[in-house]
Amino acid sequence: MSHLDDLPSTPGKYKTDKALPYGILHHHRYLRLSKPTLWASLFLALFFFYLLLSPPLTPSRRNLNDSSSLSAKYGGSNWEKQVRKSAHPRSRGRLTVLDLGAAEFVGTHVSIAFQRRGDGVLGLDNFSRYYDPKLKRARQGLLDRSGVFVVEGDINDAVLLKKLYDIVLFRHMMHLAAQAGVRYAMQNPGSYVNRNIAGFVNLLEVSKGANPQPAVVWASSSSVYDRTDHPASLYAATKKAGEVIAHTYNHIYGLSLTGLRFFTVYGPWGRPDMAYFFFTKDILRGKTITVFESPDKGIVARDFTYIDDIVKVCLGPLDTAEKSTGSGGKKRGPAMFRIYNLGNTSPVPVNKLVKILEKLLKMKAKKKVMPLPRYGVVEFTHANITLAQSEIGYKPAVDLETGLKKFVKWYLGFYSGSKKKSSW
Ligand SMILES: O=C(O)[C@H]1O[C@H](OP(=O)(O)OP(=O)(O)OC[C@H]2O[C@@H](n3ccc(=O)[nH]c3=O)[C@H](O)[C@@H]2O)[C@H](O)[C@@H](O)[C@H]1O
Repeated sequence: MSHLDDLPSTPGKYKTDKALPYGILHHHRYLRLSKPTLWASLFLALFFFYLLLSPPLTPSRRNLNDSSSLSAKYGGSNWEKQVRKSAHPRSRGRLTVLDLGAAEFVGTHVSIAFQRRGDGVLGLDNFSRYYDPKLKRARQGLLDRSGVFVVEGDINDAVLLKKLYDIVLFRHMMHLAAQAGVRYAMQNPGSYVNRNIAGFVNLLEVSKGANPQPAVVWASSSSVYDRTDHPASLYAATKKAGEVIAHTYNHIYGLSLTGLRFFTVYGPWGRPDMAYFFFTKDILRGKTITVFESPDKGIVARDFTYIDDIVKVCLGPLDTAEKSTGSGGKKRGPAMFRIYNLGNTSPVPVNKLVKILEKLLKMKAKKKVMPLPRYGVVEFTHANITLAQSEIGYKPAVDLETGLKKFVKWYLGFYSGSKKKSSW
């Protein structure tokens, strides 16, 4: 499909040289046949040379104020129709939500939950290759069957985001399109800066300029919790930066913003880069898993939070979000700014996680115990959810064993190629 902006804005218009002073024309008349042709040829040669050498234009080169028209995978009247249809609420008073990162783990669950209660939801995802894209495509299939259309695009693509706002007046944006994972930040730090900082600023810029401005809810992380000025990993640092940047957009432009600090969210359709997921895979294959322990041989534990508890609470922040107060980039009054911790409030040692998996899989894990690596893994997480309980009615209800049981059931069905219908 071709990009909608590919057409020149005013085809056929050109400037004449009538306005040039006579002296200049006269002085250069004799050059018309030689020098201009020479310069034009030289310019063209340089231009083609530049095209040959320059890397292909990727969405990340199209952020912030870049409004150049470039080819992309979106556009056309059929595409616009799909965008409108997906974003259209099914009943009066329902929301119109743009869900960024819709083919991601939390994004898929949340999009379907919004869609089921009648909200209009349009997804956007760049289908990055951070982990097996087949899983993301399978999630896209689920979304498709639920009536949620996913636009293939990147949060750094300001042209695309503006185009979407032109087509639909989104009142709400759910941003779950971050670069996740604590370990991968050591291998590809640029990806964290590109998505969690540049991409976030890009979508805030577009949102601030929209009229009306949407209320934005975005995923922060437990990694920011408690260690605000001393993040333990680059991932945590970019998430912390996100919270600080969000505050400035709230303060300067009146954007209504709500940050959700997720605590190690797990469940069916989860992320293969997370320990519960690849432990399951490795135990089943008889491969050794590495279990971390703290330097003083103390326990390493996580406040593992089941996806259904997160999905329920993700609806609340959008329902309770006050409108942004600005429009077209101008603030008209103070706007809402909130940050919530969303954990299960009962940390479980990683050793216990392994024991539960062994029981559910009916297989003994081959374990290697290693000291915590120095790339920024913290020993313990435990959420204080008082604010989320009182303001958005957060009530986590699923314990780790119950949640893992559902995950393992899904995992076995999904990877054995079972035709059995999932619980959706
Ligand atoms: O709450 C968050 O904000 C983050 O949660 C998640 O990070 P973590 O809590 O670190 O989860 P995860 O990697 O599954 O490790 C779980 C446990 O297994 C231990 N662990 C891990 C790997 C290993 O090989 N061995 C091991 O013992 C490890 O020490 C840890 O104790 C998300 O990945 C992250 O994107 C972000 O969303």
